[in-house]
Amino acid sequence: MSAKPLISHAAASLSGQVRVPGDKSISHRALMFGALAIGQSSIEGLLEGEDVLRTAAAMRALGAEVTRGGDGRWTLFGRGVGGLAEPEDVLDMGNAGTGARLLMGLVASHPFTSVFTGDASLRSRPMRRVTEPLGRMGAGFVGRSGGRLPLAVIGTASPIPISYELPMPSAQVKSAVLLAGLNTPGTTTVIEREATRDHTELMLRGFGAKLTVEVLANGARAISLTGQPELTGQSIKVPADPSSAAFPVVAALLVAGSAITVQAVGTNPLRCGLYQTLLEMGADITYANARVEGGEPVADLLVRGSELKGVDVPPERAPSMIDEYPILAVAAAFAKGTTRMRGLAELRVKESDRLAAMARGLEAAGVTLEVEGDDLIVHGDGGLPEGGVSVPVNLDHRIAMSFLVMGMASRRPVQIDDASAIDTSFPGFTEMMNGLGAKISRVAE
Ligand SMILES: O=C(O)C1=C[C@@H](OP(=O)(O)O)[C@@H](O)[C@H](O)C1
Ligand SMILES: C=C(OP(=O)(O)O)C(=O)O
Repeated sequence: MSAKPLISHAAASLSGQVRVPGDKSISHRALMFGALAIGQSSIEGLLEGEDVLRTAAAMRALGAEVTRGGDGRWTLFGRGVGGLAEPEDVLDMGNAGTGARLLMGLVASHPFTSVFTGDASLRSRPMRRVTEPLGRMGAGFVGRSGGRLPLAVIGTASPIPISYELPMPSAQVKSAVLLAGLNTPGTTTVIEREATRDHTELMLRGFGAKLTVEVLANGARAISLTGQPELTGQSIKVPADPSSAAFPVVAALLVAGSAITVQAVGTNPLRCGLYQTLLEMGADITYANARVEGGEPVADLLVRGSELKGVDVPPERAPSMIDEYPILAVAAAFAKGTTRMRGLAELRVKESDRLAAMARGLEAAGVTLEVEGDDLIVHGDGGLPEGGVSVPVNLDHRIAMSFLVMGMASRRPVQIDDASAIDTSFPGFTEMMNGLGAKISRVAE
């Protein structure tokens, strides 16, 4: 596939109403749980991005019936817990860490072998964080050095329930262990010191699993799942993704005179760290029509151009905004004063090393910053950054979108070398942003 360079010029102001695509985390899980349930599940508002489409294809390869109706509604007929079938071919998860890690958990407690691969980005990401606990449950793994993909999962016929304390705050690792626990007799427990997104817990309960959450004396959460439940097909409505909404929201804050509405954004508190931080920076964001849609809290966000000030973002907030640091770093470059983003080690093992990518790109665009260990410290003077750079994206959708947003308000345009990764999480991003008044266009190669 040939690269798709894009350039983003300064916009006059942004206005209008948009609804960003469905939540990626919830979409992956809806497909996986629908494939395990007895009977029919239907999903409205599924994110039809590359990452999620790979999960849909994998669930088909594992024997579930997965179809998309003409109205955009997806229907599944599941196989029952423990009923997945050995896939005939390699499962290619593309760019998706969530798809790969959760599915490795799911198949680990099935008595067959499956092989996972992905694109160059996914093949470089660490998988030992899931193979280690899944190995304790009885599964075997044959992978490349460092436990990287391509990797074969040798599922076990007699899985062992474990109690596992997460060594890092990761909803993917938590979910991989719980999903392996689904087809494991007895109780599987995951202990997390810092709360991470809880979509697995909420949705598994919705499908009928018995799952309890206990807060321990030290404040950690122990999540216990009773194995081999009967899951029943559900109707799921996927809220708009707060991680995708972050891009139009920050764009509107940075482009003076903007006023936009982003509709039905998921407001799960474990996903809201960016919005809390932006409010602390002085952002003009109003939550309107707060309501519950399909079991998830949502609200319409009314956003106006704002003068931002630098803030200190504490490390314990990281799990609730882990995917939003790239766009927050852009906002920090326009703020007056210093923004300290602390405790970002996990940013280094995403689709790319996002800490390094942001530091390099912002510095090249004339922003003053420091990286101290795993902290990113951005010094803004309240003026507009210079811009005028071309940034390598390295298959990372959030780096691509963050720098296009930067170009909307910088003195000189900002270019990215390849926009194709954006489709993994936010198909239609460029068209939606241009509909609001952005000026993003193709660059002749
Ligand atoms: O569970 C999930 O859906 C996700 C968890 C996070 O990853 P980690 O678990 O690695 O923090 C996040 O970065 C990813 O985009 C989605
Ligand atoms: C880290 C991300 O996704 P994943 O781990 O699923 O590739 C992301 O979407 O920013």
